[in-house]
Amino acid sequence: MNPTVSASGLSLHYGRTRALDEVELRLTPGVTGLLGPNGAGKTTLLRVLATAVPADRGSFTVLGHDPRTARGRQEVRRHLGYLPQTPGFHPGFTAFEFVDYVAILKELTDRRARHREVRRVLEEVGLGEVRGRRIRKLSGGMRQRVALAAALVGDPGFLVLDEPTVGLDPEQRMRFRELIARAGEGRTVLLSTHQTEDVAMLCRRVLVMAGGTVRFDGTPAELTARAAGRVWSSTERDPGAKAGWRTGTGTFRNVGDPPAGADLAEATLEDGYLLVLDGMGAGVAA
Ligand SMILES: Nc1ncnc2c1ncn2[C@@H]1O[C@H](COP(=O)(O)OP(=O)(O)OP(=O)(O)O)[C@@H](O)[C@H]1O
Repeated sequence: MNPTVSASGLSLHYGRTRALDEVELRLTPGVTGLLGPNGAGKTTLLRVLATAVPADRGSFTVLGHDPRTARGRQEVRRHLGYLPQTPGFHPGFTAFEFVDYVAILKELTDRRARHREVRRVLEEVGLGEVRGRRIRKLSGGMRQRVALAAALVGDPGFLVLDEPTVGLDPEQRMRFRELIARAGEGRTVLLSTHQTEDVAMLCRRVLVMAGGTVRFDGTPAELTARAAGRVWSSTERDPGAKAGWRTGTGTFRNVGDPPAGADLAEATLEDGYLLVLDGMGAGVAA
């Protein structure tokens, strides 16, 4: 299958900080999760792919379009939906007005067709009933769905979502996950998140970034498998563990190289993630 997004040698510096360092990437339809510690370069990568900031070096294409020319950039933007980390709402706008405004920016010029499209995406995210309500009167979960509707307007082939579930309560997060899963049917979605459950529940594929590069690229099951046989329970904190924490039941859960006879526990995706980070010398929080 031809990748929707293909990137090679993407690098970006902020002064002396190497935010992106020779990133190689192929993205195909479905939801790909992007995990990584604070400062790993996730937002920078998303901003580059969304053409919000140009890379210093390297190149990428979206559906065959190269954003290094003005024409190519315009084509990439036509096929792109972007939900940034802090969506810039005008709180006085209604949900409809905001999404309509984004649709105008996306060059949907025919007013009737555009309004039909705005109603469609607002229905899709479950906000059809409140489309006339001002954004400042909406809950955090609803606002985030307005931002998703704006990203979906025009039915883009590539959707970039930067930590969309942050700050949502568990019910809203679950609802948002369902929307992302639906958005990923037949469409390429890149989802940056700190929630390993988002990845375990939603993603066909997962990338782990640290220090500006991609350190792991595989399925969620493969990331979990990294921790198989490397998680154990103990009654005291195990000083030999790479990470360990007291669980709700009072026992300790340890990740690393278990001692002989350890009481092994089932690995999760989060354990695999911690071990990938540790393997590159980043250390993991204990
Ligand atoms: N506008 C900027 N000016 C200077 N440095 C920046 C800028 N944006 C990001 N950086 C730096 O680039 C590096 C990568 O940051 P980035 O925001 O991409 O990481 P992240 O993985 O998205 O982190 P988080 O999970 O905290 O959002 C960090 O060292 C950060 O401090």
